[in-house]
Formats: sequence, structure tokens, C-alpha cells
Amino acid sequence: MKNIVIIGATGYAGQQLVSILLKHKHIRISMIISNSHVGKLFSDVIGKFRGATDLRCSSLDDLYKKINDIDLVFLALPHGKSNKIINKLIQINKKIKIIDLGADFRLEKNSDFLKWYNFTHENTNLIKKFKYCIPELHRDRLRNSNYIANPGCYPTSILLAIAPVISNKNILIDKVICNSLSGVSGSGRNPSYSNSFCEINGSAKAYSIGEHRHLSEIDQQLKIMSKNIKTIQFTPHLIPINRGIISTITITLKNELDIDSNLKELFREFYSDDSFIKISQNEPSLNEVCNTNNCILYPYYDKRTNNIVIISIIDNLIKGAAGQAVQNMNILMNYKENTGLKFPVIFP
Ligand SMILES: NC(=O)C1=CN([C@@H]2O[C@H](COP(=O)(O)OP(=O)(O)OC[C@H]3O[C@@H](n4cnc5c(N)ncnc54)[C@H](OP(=O)(O)O)[C@@H]3O)[C@@H](O)[C@H]2O)C=CC1
Ligand SMILES: CC(=O)N[C@@H](CCC(=O)OP(=O)(O)O)C(=O)O
Repeated sequence: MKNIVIIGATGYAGQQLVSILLKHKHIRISMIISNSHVGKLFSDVIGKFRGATDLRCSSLDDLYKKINDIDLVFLALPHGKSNKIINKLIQINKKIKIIDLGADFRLEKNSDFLKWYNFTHENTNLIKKFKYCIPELHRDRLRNSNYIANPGCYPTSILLAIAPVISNKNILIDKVICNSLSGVSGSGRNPSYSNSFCEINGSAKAYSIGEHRHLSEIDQQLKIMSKNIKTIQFTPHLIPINRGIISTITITLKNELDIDSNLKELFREFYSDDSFIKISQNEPSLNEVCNTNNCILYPYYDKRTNNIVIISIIDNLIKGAAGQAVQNMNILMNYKENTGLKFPVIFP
């Protein structure tokens, strides 16, 4: 059994991590770290864990004292809060493995962190050591690596949808336009005006048009995948559901294609070794992925407009955060990639 620690376990992504890892056969959750609830039973702070764990919330100082007994640390903290903690953890335990669910190591340049997240790294050497990894696209990057930057939720849904199209050199892409709808858990559990009940219930809203911070992450990965696509038009929306992201990606093409029947085949082949990616025959609904680590893709070629339209759906807290983080941990630890991630079907 490996000893792991979760920092930020009381948050939405952190809670999802606890619930997955409590059932992971190779893992023992040794400590749960909280800023505001030190000493309390985790199950008193987050009531749905009553009977599931008797762990108490510990402080970061408790963790620093015991860090040499720990194999891996997950961090699920607000952006800009994890980099200094990670720096210290690595200084004390050189062998520790780290998976950061936030954005602190997702970008390559320190100046980009300032531009998009309004903080800079003190230890710039560390940025290079972190590998950004959507397992289905980047698992090879994890060889000889101990540190993972877990991707953002919107980029996960979008990059998984675009990758098969980019991989086919006969498809010449002109533009990519993406509209994504997200549940409210995507904004975390801290209350704000824009995620309060009266603002959300019975309504829907686009936000951060053309300037969402996930564009930095998407553009950086697109640059690695293709010389031709520099950026995308990305419009996120907040909708009144708890969890889930549905992204509709429209790819306008430079050449006409005779690929209608082959498009789904292209996707099936591209993801033939990936058990969490499902290619759907019809337009999927969000409830098909909620509470699972799956990403369902529905690719469609519209001859009339010469556009490829792809629907991509994920659970933002699982494939978009904690599930993907555990998938990454499984790779890092040489476990079967789907260990602890085979969820039962949940009926409404
Ligand atoms: N929600 C989502 O869908 C996704 C989230 N992520 C990423 O995961 C990370 C956590 O997100 P999420 O779980 O939604 O966030 P939450 O706001 O729900 O939780 C963050 C937790 O961090 C702890 N914390 C520690 N220091 C601070 C601080 N200074 N200010 C506020 N909270 C603090 C809090 O717990 P305590 O007080 O007990 O210490 C809090 O519960 C973020 O970086 C986010 O971007 C990634 C993909 C998707
Ligand atoms: C609905 C909502 O507010 N979503 C968040 C993104 C989710 C998140 O927490 O960001 P990461 O995926 O980068 O970790 C937002 O738009 O800022």
C-alpha cells in the first residue's frame, strides 16, 4: 500500500479525490490537509463521508513533519496556492511524487502565469519538471517524471475532441470554435455572487468570452499538436446543474471531405486503447458521464456547411479533475490505468 496525502480535501475536487481513493486497492489515505478545519473529523466537515472514513483534518505543518513517510501528495487548492507548498515538500522529500489539480504548473512560461493567473513562481526550475498530462494524449510524457500538472476541466473536454481530427493530415483545419456549458461545481465551493443560487437557478450565462484563462492551456497544447491551429474561439457558459461539462466544437475546414462514414471510425481508431473514451452513435446527454471517468465524444461531419462538429462531455469533477488525477497517479505508480475508476452505473 502506498501512503498518499490530499491537500484541499474539503473542496469539491478534493472531496471527489477522497471518495475515489478510499476505494483504491493500492492506496492508503494517510492524511487529509485542511486550512480551516484542523483537528476536526473530515466526516464532520463533509457530512456525506460519515461512516466512510474516520480521518481527521491535519495542518500543513503536521504534513511537513511526516513527509518522509509519504509516497504521493495530491493538491486541490485555489490557483496560485500550491506552488510554494510544493517547493517546500520537494525540498524535504526528494523522492515524493506530486499531482497538482490546480493550474500552478500547467503553463510553460513564468510570464504566462503572471498574465493569466496573476502570480509568478519563485522557483522557475520547478515549472520545467512538471508534465502536463491528459493520459490518453500525453501518457508517454510521464516516463521518468515524478510531478504532474493535472489539466483543467474545459481543456480536457476540448483537447480530447480535437486531437483525432488534428492527427489526420488529410483534414485541413481552418478555424475551431468551441462553446462549453459547465455545471456550478466548476467554480468551487466558495460562495460568490455569480455562483449563488438566485443567480444560477433557472438561468444560464456566457462568461469570459475570448479571455478565459483556460485559453492559455489550450493554446499551449495546440501548439504542440499542430503547426496550423494557433488558438480557438472559446465561450464558456454557466448552467444550473451541479456537475458536468458539455462542449460543442465546430471545426471549419479548408478542404471538402468525403469522410462522413469514416469520421467516427477515425475517432474509434485513435482511442482504440483508451477505455475511458467512448465514441457515441448519437448526440450524448450529460447524465451519461456524470459520476464516471468517461469522456463521450460524438463526431459529426456536416456536408452542407463543410464543418466537423464534435460534442464532448465529461464530469468536471472526475474526468475533468479527480478521476483524471487518479488515472495519472496509476500511470506514475505503474498500476493498471483504470484501477479505482470503474464506477458503477448510477440511476437517477
Ligand atoms: N471544480 C472543478 O470542477 C475543478 C477544479 N479544478 C482545480 O482544483 C482546485 C480546487 O478546486 P475546487 O475543489 O473546485 O475548489 P474549492 O474552492 O471547492 O476548494 C478548495 C479548497 O482549498 C482549500 N484552501 C486552502 N487554502 C485556501 C485559500 N487560501 N483559499 C481558499 N481555499 C483554500 C479549502 O479547504 P480548507 O479551508 O479546508 O483548507 C477549499 O475547500 C483548483 O485549482 C481548481 O482549479 C480542476 C478541474 C476542475
Ligand atoms: C464553471 C466555472 O467557473 N468553471 C471554472 C473552471 C474550472 C476550474 O476550477 O478551473 P481549472 O479546471 O482550471 O482547475 C472557471 O471558469 O473558472
